[in-house]
Amino acid sequence: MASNMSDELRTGALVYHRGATATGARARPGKLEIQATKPLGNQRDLALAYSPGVAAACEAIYDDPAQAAELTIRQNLVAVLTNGTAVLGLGNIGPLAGKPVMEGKAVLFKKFAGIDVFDIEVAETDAKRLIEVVCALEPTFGGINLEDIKAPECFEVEEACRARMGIPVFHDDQHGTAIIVTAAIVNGLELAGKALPSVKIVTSGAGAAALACLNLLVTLGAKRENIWVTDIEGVVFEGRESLMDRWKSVYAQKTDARTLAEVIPGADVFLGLSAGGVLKPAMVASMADKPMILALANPTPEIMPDEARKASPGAMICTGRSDFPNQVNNVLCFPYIFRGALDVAASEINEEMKAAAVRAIAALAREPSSDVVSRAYGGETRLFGPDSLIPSPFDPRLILRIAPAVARAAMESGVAKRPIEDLRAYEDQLNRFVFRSGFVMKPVFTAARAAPKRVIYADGEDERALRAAQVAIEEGIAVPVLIGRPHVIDVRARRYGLTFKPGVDVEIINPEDDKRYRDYVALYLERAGRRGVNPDRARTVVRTNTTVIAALALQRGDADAMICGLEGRFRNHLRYIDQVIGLGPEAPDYSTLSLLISGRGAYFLTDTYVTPDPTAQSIADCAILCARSVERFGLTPKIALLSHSNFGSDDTPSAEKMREALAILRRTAPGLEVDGEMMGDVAVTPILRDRLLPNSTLSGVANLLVFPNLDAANIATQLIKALADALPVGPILVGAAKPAHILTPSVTARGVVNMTAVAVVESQVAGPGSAA
Ligand SMILES: NC(=O)C1=CN([C@@H]2O[C@H](COP(=O)(O)OP(=O)(O)OC[C@H]3O[C@@H](n4cnc5c(N)ncnc54)[C@H](OP(=O)(O)O)[C@@H]3O)[C@@H](O)[C@H]2O)C=CC1
Ligand SMILES: CC(=O)C(=O)O
Ligand SMILES: [Mg+2]
Repeated sequence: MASNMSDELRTGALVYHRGATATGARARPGKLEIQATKPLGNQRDLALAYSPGVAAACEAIYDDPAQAAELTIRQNLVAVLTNGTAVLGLGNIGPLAGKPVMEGKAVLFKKFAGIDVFDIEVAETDAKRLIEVVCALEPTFGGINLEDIKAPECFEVEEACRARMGIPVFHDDQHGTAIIVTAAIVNGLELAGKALPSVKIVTSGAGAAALACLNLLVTLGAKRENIWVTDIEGVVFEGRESLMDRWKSVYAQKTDARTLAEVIPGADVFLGLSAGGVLKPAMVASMADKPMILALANPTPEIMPDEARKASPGAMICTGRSDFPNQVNNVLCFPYIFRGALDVAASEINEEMKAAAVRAIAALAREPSSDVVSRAYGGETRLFGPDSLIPSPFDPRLILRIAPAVARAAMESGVAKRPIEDLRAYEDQLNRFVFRSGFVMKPVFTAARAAPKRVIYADGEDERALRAAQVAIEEGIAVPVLIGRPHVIDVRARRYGLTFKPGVDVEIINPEDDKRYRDYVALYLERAGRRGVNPDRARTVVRTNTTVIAALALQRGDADAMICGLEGRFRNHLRYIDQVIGLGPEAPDYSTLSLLISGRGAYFLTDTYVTPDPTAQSIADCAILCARSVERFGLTPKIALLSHSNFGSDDTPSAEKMREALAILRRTAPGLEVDGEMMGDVAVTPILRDRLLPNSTLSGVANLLVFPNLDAANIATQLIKALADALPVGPILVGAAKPAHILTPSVTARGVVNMTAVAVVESQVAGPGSAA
């Protein structure tokens, strides 16, 4: 079995799933683990968590079952349950092979909406027995998300489980898909100036997803007589006997037409929820003016967007994939509809809640970007239109709009067992979740993609640089320039299955033979001739030192940003960057900012690599420049000046230094949200700060942590990275006149890609001569 994807993506996906920890320790296969949320460190904890204390919780639930929501994980726990009979468009591959998809859905539930999931793969194809299995799981879960169970069994299973269970049972492929498809169609028809009751809709697919979409469209006004359904047997017509069921026959037409090609002429909407490649360009050409083409089979759509566009230039085209505009995928719905349903302890997800989700998604696509969102998307303003019919899956407002709308609909329709009294407070709570959720790199990538720049990799022969170059091209974030010998790059790129074309989508600078050599030597002498570099030395360095070559290329304007440091010592690289690029006009010195993305949020730490024992003035200068860097991530910097002392509780020289740094910042940068000196836990734990430092001017969790010296900053970074398995990004070099970054030998290819995006965004905003 081999679905349609590049070898590079296939290999990457297998490596991703096999996995390795950040510290290179034993691989942890799969995408999930269970984590304890309560301490279990001593005899008493054990007595509370387990016998005898746990009996108190059991008895409380026995006396009042509603207590399960207070004493167990149940109210935030959803089953993603499949029998593997319709896994994506891969078909009946069975429950075991379907497990990666279910683990994937679990990750999406957690990351997008903070919902915990047990993925449950059941070896049972008989609908009646499957119903028994699902219903027996009710004590464990707050909700059931049925996934990838084929039609028609899925209808019977969902109907029966909904009727028998007191918790929401939601077949994602039916209703999650129907909600997002309907939102896209509502918006698309409005743009085309058409109305739902009069449009002709033709489907390919008469399974779980297709029929649920049609049912919801009919509820909202589509006319049954305008709907034509086709499946693997062709048109669903009155009297057809093979592969028919009572759900499909609702849409049987009285007709002699038998094929998709016969019924598609004049259609306003093509709804593909079947298999790759079934819609042909000639069929698209026969559709009505300004048609909507929803080619939603995964991973290969019914028609590729470029083919559809060629056949009908005015068409609005949607796919289920993330690599084209208009991703119509149920991921835009299921995390948030469950969030709203669980938060009011809804007994079901009813039609009102689904309609509320449709309205919220459709309306969100039309919303102008708010300041915060536009900043979070790197200043990009997404405008409602044919290529933006629905929000992007990373739009942070999805949870903010859909979950409250669903919760409100549940309350108004009387299925909420625990209504929310203060919806405003609920929205605030969701807002906090969004900014904790770690999608911190997303706005940087979006901004980079809007105006890609040339990024030069000094270690252009290194596997990580080569892989990063491939990803940078595929993601459209940068035009890579590799320093290295062309034949070595070529052999290695082929060995790693990379497809970029040297000279076409990447430029190569060969240190052994490049026509710019003399110019580079001259420039090096100009920049470093008075810093101990003589002509002989300059000729040798420019032929052998790739960091210098990268810096010269950047200085000359042959690249917009540089990345080095995959080998060698930080300080050596910094010396060369300083010689060639130098400090920006507003930067008294260099410093580094290391970003750590953990399950608890994103934290920037400084100065992690440069100045061993900075002065108070230097700390204040560094904080100001680092705050600007943090803003590029769409975040408002909240700066904590860290110490072993809390607001004067100790008078050591380093505590005094941090107090002095605060005084300088208050004077020179009054707009910054900053406070100190304070201890690390106080900085990141607002409750503790409220108790210990009630007068602090810092609000919420500090995200820019400024350390008194290099040892403290570097040690803290390495410890957090290793112990919290945090994803490191950086170090980000702050202070250089142009975007130049020195990574560390432990960086991964993904780390290089992340820094490529950061460097591109810096080069977009760095005016001539400004500090990057
Ligand atoms: N973008 C999104 O969010 C979503 C996309 N999907 C995609 O939709 C597709 C169907 O999923 P689902 O409804 O759950 O699965 P089902 O198995 O329930 O339905 C599949 C349907 O497609 C039909 N079909 C299969 N192959 C062809 C073909 N070559 N030509 C015409 N019809 C065909 C089947 O016909 P028959 O029954 O006669 O065999 C059946 O009607 C998958 O590709 C899936 O990835 C699904 C959910 C969400
Ligand atoms: C997206 C999804 O659920 C599917 O393709 O099955
Ligand atoms: Mg699915």
